[in-house]
Amino acid sequence: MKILRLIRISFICWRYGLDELLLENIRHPFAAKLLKITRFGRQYTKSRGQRLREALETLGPIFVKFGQVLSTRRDVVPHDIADELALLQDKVPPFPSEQAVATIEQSLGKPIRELFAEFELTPHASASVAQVHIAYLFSGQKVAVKVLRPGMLKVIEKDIALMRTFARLVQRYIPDGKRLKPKEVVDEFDQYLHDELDLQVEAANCSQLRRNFSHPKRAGLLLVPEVFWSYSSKEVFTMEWMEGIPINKVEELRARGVDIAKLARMGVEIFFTQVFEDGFFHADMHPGNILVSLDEKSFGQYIAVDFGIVGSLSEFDKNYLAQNFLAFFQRDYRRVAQLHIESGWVPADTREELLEGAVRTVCEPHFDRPLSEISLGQVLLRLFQTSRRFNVEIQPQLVLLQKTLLNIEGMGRELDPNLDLWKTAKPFLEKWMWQRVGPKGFMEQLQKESTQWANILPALPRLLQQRLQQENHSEALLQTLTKIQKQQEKANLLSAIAIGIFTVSIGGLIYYFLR
Ligand SMILES: Nc1ncnc2c1ncn2[C@@H]1O[C@H](COP(=O)(O)OP(=O)(O)OP(=O)(O)O)[C@@H](O)[C@H]1O
Repeated sequence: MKILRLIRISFICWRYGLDELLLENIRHPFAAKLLKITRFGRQYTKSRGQRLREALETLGPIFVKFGQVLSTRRDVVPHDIADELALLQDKVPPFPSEQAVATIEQSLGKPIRELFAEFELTPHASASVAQVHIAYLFSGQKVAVKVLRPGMLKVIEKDIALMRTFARLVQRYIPDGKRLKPKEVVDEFDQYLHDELDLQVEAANCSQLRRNFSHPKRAGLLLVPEVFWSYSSKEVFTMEWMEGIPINKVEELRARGVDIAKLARMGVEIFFTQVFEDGFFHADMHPGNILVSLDEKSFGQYIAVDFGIVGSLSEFDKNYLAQNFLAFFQRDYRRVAQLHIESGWVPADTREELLEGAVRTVCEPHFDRPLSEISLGQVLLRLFQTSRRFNVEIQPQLVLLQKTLLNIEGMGRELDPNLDLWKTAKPFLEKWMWQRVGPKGFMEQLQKESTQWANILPALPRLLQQRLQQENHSEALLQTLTKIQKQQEKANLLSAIAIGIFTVSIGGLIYYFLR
C-alpha cells in the first residue's frame, strides 16, 4: 500500500513539475541526467509556487495542511512559494452524514437518538479534518457537534512516514538541506496534526479559554462556548452553539448598529490580554472563527470558535516580548541587542554592537511612518529574521504568536483604518512590566523564592564542603564563592526586608498603644 501511495505521490509531483524543483537543487551528476530525462518535452506556464500549491491540493487534506503550515515558515520557505501556499484552502466536500453518525455512536457508546433530541444530518460546515453538525440536547440546548473525518489517523501515519523519508533525502542530498531543517519541520507538523486530530485537546483548549475569560473583570470581552464533556471524546467535540455574524461581514454588522471602531480596538485588546496576562492565546484567528454577537445581552461582543491551534507562552517569552517591544518603541537598539545576549538567546560572545547594528537596520525603516501605523507583527518578524543570522533558534510558540499578531493587526486595520495599534498595545506592555518590576512583582518573586531559601540556607555549609572536596580547584572555589556571595546578597536583602517589616510592625504596635 505504501508503495502505491509513493507511486501516486511521485506521479503527481512529476505532473506538476515538482521533480524539477528538487532535482535542480541536487548537485550530483546523476540528478542532472535524471532532470534532462524528466524535463523532456515539458513546459510550464504556471509559477513554481502555483504548481506546488496545486500539487498539494491534488495530494489531499494532509498535504494541504502541511502546505498551510509551511506558508507560515518564511524563515525556511522562499517568499514566492510561501505567498502561494498561504492561498491553500482546505474546504473539501463533506463526508457522508451516516459516517458522522456512526463515529458519534461508536465514540460515545450510545445510539444518536439517545444522545440528542435532534441532530441535523446536513453538516453546517466541513473542512479537511472535521465537520460541524447542529444538534439539540434533551434540555433544549442548541449545540455544535464537531466530528472527526473517519480514517484520518491511518492516512496521516502513512503520509507522515513518507514525508519523513523525503525530509531525510532533502537533508542529505540538497546542499542547503540542513538549513531548511526538513526533519524538524516534519516533526513539528506531526505534533500539530496529532493535536488537531484529537478533539479532546481542542475541547480542553476551549474550556481553558472560557475559564480565562469568565472572570468578572473581563466581562464582555470575549464569549467562548461551553464544552459538554459528556457528549465529547477524541473524535467528537460537543459545545454550546454560538449565534453570531462573522467578523468580515462588516457592512452587515454596521447596518445592525455595531460600533466597528470599538470592535477593532477590542480585537487588539483581547489578543494582548491573552498574550500578556494569560500566556495562552487562540492562534487560528481567521474571520470564519471570529463572530460578533447580536444578542440583546451580549450585543457587539466577540465570539471565538475553533480552538484547534492555541499558543502558550512562558514567563520568559512574555518577558522577551514586552522588553523588546518597549525597547523597540524607544528606538533603543542597544537594549534590544543586550536583551538577546543577556537572555542567552545569542551566543555569549556575540558582539553587542554588531547585533545592535543589524537590529537597527531592520527596525529603523519602520519609523518612517507614524507610530500608529507600525505593525508589531512585522517588527517581530524582522527581529526574528535578524536573530536567526546570529544563530538564534526562534521558538515555535513565538512564530505562532507573530503570525497571529499579523492576523489580528490585519483584521483590526480592515475594521478601522485609523486604529492606533501602539496606543492599544502600550498600556498592556507597561502594566505587565510594572507588575514584574514594581513592588507587587517583587513581593511575588520573593514569595516564590522563599521555599527555595528554606532549603538552601541550612544546607549551605554542607554544600560548600562537598563542593570543595569534589573539586579542589581554584577555579571551582572561585565559582563557589561567587555563588555564595550572590546567595548571601539575596539572603541579606531578605533579612533587610524581614527587619524592615519587623520594625514597621513594632513601630505600628508602639504607636497604637501610645496613641
Ligand atoms: N460553537 C459554535 N457555534 C457556532 N458555530 C460554530 C461553532 N463551532 C463551529 N462553528 C462553525 O463551524 C465552522 C467550522 O468549525 P471549525 O472552524 O471549528 O472547524 P474546522 O474543521 O477547524 O474548520 P477550519 O479548519 O476551516 O477552521 C466555523 O467556521 C463556524 O462557522
